[in-house]
Amino acid sequence: MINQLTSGIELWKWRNSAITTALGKGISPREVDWLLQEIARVDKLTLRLESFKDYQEITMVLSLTELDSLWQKRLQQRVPIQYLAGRTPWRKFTLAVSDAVLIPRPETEILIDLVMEAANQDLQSGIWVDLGTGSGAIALGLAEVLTNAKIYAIDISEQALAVARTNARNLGFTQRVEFHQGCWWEPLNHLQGKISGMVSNPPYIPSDMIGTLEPEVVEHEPHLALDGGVDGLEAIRYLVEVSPHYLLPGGVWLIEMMAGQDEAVREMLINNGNYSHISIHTDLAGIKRFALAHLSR
Ligand SMILES: C[S@@+](CC[C@H](N)C(=O)[O-])C[C@H]1O[C@@H](n2cnc3c(N)ncnc32)[C@H](O)[C@@H]1O
Repeated sequence: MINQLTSGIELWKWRNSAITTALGKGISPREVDWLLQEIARVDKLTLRLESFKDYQEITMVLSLTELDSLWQKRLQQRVPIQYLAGRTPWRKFTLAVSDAVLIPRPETEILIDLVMEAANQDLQSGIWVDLGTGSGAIALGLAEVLTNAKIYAIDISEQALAVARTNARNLGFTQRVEFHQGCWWEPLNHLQGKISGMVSNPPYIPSDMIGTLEPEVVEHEPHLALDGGVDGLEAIRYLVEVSPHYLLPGGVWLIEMMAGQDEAVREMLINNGNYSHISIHTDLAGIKRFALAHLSR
């Protein structure tokens, strides 16, 4: 990485002008500081105190011109800031991301806490599965909290798996997390009846709704990660139907879903007849976003 020098006053001027343009485009001005921290490696305190304004020289990993051209991409092409930085914070991790993967969202972190509440000691040390792993966030989150578990992470996208494998390597989880390319449960045919828990954040947005999402999502995030078919429930329906073949009796079935899907998902789980202890959980905003069940014993 080549260090670039800029003067404090130049950077201060750039930051002020970037904040003004952000506000004009309805983008949070906090993104400017995030970019400066993540890409230009200017530390938080220096930014907060604006003390950098008086510095003769500031060392950055990018020149001011390069920084500005990234910012223009954010403004003009609405590229999400996490793709520009090539990484995002998620739980305790910094995860690499590219436009081959969905940017892992803060609410998805709740899945890991729900696993810890739902799984007893025996289940916690068994085999766990993250179906539709994307960046690997859930699989790596599981590996972090389930210290004796073996984790299988599946995605249909080979490009997404390349990002997930990089994250597993960077975080030191390659021994316990195995990645496989394929359609949902398919690569795990040999593990039928042996799985302690399945966690998934599947695509759940109805196809018709995708065009209405903000440009950052619709123009930059992979549609494979978003499109849940006509009613948004295609993948979830499959996961309800097929998972009983794979889970151990008492095994955990846990998914993230879209606001408003909770009743349909609860009904699917009840009608299937193989699940018990069905519960719906909310995100930090109080919206019903997670469905949890156990395979009946
Ligand atoms: C909503 S994203 C979730 C990514 C990641 N788990 C997260 O929470 O940030 C859904 C993921 O499912 C994957 N996917 C879509 N269809 C699939 C299929 N038939 N089999 C396996 N994975 C699939 C997509 O490639 C995408 O990575």
